[in-house]
Amino acid sequence: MKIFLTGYMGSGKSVVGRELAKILKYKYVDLDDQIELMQGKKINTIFEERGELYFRKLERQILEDILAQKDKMVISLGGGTPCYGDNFEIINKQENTKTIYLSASVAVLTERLFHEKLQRPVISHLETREALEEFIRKHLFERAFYYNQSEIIIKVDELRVAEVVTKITEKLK
Ligand SMILES: Nc1ncnc2c1ncn2[C@@H]1O[C@H](COP(=O)(O)OP(=O)(O)O)[C@@H](O)[C@H]1O
Ligand SMILES: O=C(O)C1=C[C@@H](OP(=O)(O)O)[C@@H](O)[C@H](O)C1
Ligand SMILES: [Mg+2]
Repeated sequence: MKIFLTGYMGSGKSVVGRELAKILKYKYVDLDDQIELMQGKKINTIFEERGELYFRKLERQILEDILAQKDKMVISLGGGTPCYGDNFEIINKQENTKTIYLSASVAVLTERLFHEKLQRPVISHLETREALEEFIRKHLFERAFYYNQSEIIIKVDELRVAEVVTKITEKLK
């Protein structure tokens, strides 16, 4: 089985994915890490040098590579992955996949991302907490349409990472 984690930046896809893979003894892939590895460059640098569209093409390529593999895997997608082109459709078309939306509130996302926005080119220009919150509110509203197409939805605001992992393993039974 391939388990795909979806959700907005800061929802915990990367940290939860890594722990979930350990517990399930599945291979772990973070789509952003794969892109950085393949390009030998940070996501920030790719955005700066080549722009977002180029990044989205790389993201799509890596997604296709992952889908072609046979291993049992946990895959942490990027926050934008399910929202571009037919990325979500090609995931859902494959047999034996599960999509899981880590759903976090605007307040929680703002709090987490304010300290980590410099690693994320989509939000790094937003200087104040208020500007970041306003951006997330609108952006999440647009993107939630895609995230909500995931088969399992976990509300993560009140949960620690280990608790999110436990919830997922329970829902997978
Ligand atoms: N359930 C949680 N409780 C507390 N902090 C969390 C939780 N999930 C993620 N975080 C923290 O939020 C930040 C973003 O997590 P990350 O896994 O990088 O998110 P994503 O990959 O979805 O952008 C990290 O600092 C991470 O440690
Ligand atoms: O939401 C987005 O458009 C993005 C999310 C990032 O991943 P995380 O969701 O893991 O932060 C990364 O793919 C890139 O910076 C773009
Ligand atoms: Mg991530």
